[in-house]
Amino acid sequence: MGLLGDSITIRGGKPLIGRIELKGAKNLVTKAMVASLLGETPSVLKDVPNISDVRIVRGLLEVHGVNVVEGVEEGELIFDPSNVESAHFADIDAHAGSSRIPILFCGPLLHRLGEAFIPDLGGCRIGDRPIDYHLDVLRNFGAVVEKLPSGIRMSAPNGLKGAKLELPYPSVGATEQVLLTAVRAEGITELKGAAIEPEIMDLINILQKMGAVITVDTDRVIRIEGVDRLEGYTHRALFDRNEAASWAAAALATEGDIFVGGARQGELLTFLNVYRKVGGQFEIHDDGIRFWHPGTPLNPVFIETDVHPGFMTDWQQPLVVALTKASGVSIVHETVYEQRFGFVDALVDMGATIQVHKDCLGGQACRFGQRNFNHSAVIVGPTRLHGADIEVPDLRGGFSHLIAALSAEGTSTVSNVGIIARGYENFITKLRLLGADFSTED
Ligand SMILES: CC(=O)N[C@H]1[C@@H](OP(=O)(O)OP(=O)(O)OC[C@H]2O[C@@H](n3ccc(=O)[nH]c3=O)[C@H](O)[C@@H]2O)O[C@H](CO)[C@@H](O)[C@@H]1O
Ligand SMILES: C=C(OP(=O)(O)O)C(=O)O
Repeated sequence: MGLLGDSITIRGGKPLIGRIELKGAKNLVTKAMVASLLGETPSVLKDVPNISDVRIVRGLLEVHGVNVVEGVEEGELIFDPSNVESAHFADIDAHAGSSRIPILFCGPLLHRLGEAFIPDLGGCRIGDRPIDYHLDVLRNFGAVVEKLPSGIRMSAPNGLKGAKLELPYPSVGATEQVLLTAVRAEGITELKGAAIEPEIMDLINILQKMGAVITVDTDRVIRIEGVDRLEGYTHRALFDRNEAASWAAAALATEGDIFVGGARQGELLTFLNVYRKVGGQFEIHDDGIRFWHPGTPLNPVFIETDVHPGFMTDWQQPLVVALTKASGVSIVHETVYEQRFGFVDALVDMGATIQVHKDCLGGQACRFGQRNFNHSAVIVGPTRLHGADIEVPDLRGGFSHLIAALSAEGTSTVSNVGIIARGYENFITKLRLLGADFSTED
């Protein structure tokens, strides 16, 4: 994608048909980049997507003295951390921008430099998104945490030591924080209540390649034996299953047929079950998955988002657009983030019938029940969406706005689309490849 104006005008009603290719997962690649800070020798990461979160993390690594260059293969980056010590700044003037990843620099920087400064975090505004688990585990490893108006300063005057830890909720980021810190901490760390998302397993693969000793038990317990030295790694990143699910939802919503190159069944098992229940068709191939609309009415479903192996929260927003076209009442109970239904206002403006509720509808009571958060949605279909002027609120909500506009009758202007580039590589080019009818500002 070239320099993109911030809005796109879409003439909807045309099915998306064709083939697109995935690269590595945003939610793995950015963490793998941070892991390169732990190695004594350079690391090579393949299938890195050209998304803005990657550019932000690359910038932060460079500020810390990591030399980052492109490799021979498209999407290959090489990270040389040998100058991190000499580039050491007490306070860096860096920005997290739209990314949440800087919080994961703590462990590696504390090991290398004995101190770290973390700027204020970005990321999607889909709830409060506190970092209390991160700070608690770091304190347990022996870090001293000082909160400043511009960010967080940390030091480890006595080094970092392995700890017995338990997360109150299987947080992805906090689990990664533990992994990236424990691998070089002195002694053994035991983490109970860990998240086990495929992107975390791939980060563990990378750390093992670097020389770490990590055991994953079946009951969300991860044990890490700290080692004195880690080497660089060479790794091809796990494909982006969230992008795959988004294009699958786009195929349903636009009555299209999309082959998602690089998608794999194993990491999408739960998504594929729901896709099938909605009536979506799919075919697993060695090099990807084909997703298409059945040509007959779609079925309503009940979905409860959850940590892995449950239905991933990042899949919910694009799929809701397809559910506006299903015949009957669908319910989505969002149990991971308390405020992830802001995007439905635009769909309602476009003619969808969606109500959001504070109650835990349909399933188990979750952490957000009785707490005044609109975290359950009731979608009544089928509805025909019509074009409107809408504004992207966040990454996945933004993608869902795009596919709502693509599936609607008439013309829509979708503004603030720059946010979508945080996690979808070349989405403008991909839309063109799939035959979408649109024009951009530039
Ligand atoms: C860059 C990245 O990988 N982002 C993903 C990651 O986000 P991220 O790692 O930020 O999400 P978490 O799994 O940490 O958050 C899950 C829940 O735990 C809460 N929590 C988390 C940390 C903390 O210190 N305190 C706390 O209360 C959060 O507010 C949220 O309600 O996992 C999410 C859940 O699969 C995905 O939606 C995001 O796409
Ligand atoms: C919530 C998401 O990302 P982040 O944690 O980077 O905001 C997402 O990828 O949908």
